[in-house]
Amino acid sequence: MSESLLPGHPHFAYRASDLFVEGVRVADLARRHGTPLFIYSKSSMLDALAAYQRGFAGRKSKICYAMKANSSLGVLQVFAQAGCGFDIVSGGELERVLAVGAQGKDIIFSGVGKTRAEMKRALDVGIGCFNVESEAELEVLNEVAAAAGKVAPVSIRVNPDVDPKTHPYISTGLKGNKFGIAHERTLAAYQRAASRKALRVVGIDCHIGSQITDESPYLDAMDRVLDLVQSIEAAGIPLRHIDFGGGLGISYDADQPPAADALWAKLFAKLDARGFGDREFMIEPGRSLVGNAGVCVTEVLYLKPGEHKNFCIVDAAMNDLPRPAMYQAFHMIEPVTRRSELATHYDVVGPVCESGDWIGRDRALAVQTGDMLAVMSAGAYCMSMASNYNTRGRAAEVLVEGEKSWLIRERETAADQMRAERLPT
Ligand SMILES: Cc1ncc(COP(=O)(O)O)c(C=O)c1O
Ligand SMILES: N[C@@H](CCCC[NH3+])C(=O)O
Repeated sequence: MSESLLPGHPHFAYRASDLFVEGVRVADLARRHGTPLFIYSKSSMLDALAAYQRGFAGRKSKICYAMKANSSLGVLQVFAQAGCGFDIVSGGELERVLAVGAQGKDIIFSGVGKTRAEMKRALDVGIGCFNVESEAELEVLNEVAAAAGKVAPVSIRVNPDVDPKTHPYISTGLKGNKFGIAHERTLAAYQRAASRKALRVVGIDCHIGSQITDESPYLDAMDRVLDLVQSIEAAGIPLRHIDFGGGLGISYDADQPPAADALWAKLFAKLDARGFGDREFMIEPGRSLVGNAGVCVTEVLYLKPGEHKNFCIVDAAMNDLPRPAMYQAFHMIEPVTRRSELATHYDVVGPVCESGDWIGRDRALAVQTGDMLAVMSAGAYCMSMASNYNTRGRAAEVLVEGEKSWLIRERETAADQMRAERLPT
């Protein structure tokens, strides 16, 4: 049977006119589980992880999956079983990752607003490192750890003030962003941390943004971080690891993320040249591990021709796929079963009562009511950002490997949504 691959989406291919994920026909899964339905390829996730592991071969390194990209338990289990660490940003994420068997020591805790309760729980499970984002947080962490009779392992997240050249909402390493401690204040913050009895400095951390498709911001950030490593160590504070964050982009359309192997080689050359090649190199990738491993399958409910535009109204919406509404993001939209008729241009929109509820604009599609469409690159920042707006239930999720598939999340019902609510009496 003829097979045509979808560029940038390993393990997704058309066999004749049908879209397959690994060895499974997408239409069969959608019929069995209903739509909207997220489908993930396990092999695609493991391949993406293997690409990082290859790039780091022979180095002391640790890959901590940034689970905010997709925190579904079935996805977390894939990375836990593959030996990954995890980057978390909330107590909720901590509980999820513990639920799939991750060890505290393999978890790093990022985020600008950790609460005392979150810090205490993280200390109780023996967290690997707190990535601290302000001087005030250092003091609170010191108090919480002292009160618990523990010593908190810390890195300070540095804001290197480099422009990652991505969407402003997902840029994090510029002076005007809320993240990290300013480059100029970092040494003083390390001296403060080193002087606190209940803190133990273990590393340095930096994350400049997400969906980065240019290598130069990474190279600039590394220079700035290594300048700091030098001055911190010269002040008598040794650093065991250098955490370089995540952010590597994926191909949504014509985006060309940097060739990862070449990028790592350049970054490692900088580490070696400055004499820091023996430090553990840590990263926190999210999107690049799961983004192109997932699709969201949606059914065409109505075709609505118009004077100015034609609308293709589907059963997925901005509550399932928030990226177009939030960042004007582009996702490819492909038919689950190809038709031979001529295509018409449509705006693909959902049922939510907002004009911002669109999934794709001006797309050429040969579709009829009842057809199914696959919204591509939906593995990252879709399900994890899904909401119940318009009292829509979260979609179901399926994980596929080879010929096998597992329902990893049931479709959420209205009863599920109302469970935590109470009527005043
Ligand atoms: C601290 C931190 N680490 C890692 C990530 C993961 O980024 P990405 O999914 O772009 O790899 C993010 C998100 O931008 C983040 O804020
Ligand atoms: N939610 C963003 C990425 C945020 C990265 C987290 N700091 C997106 O969908 O592109």
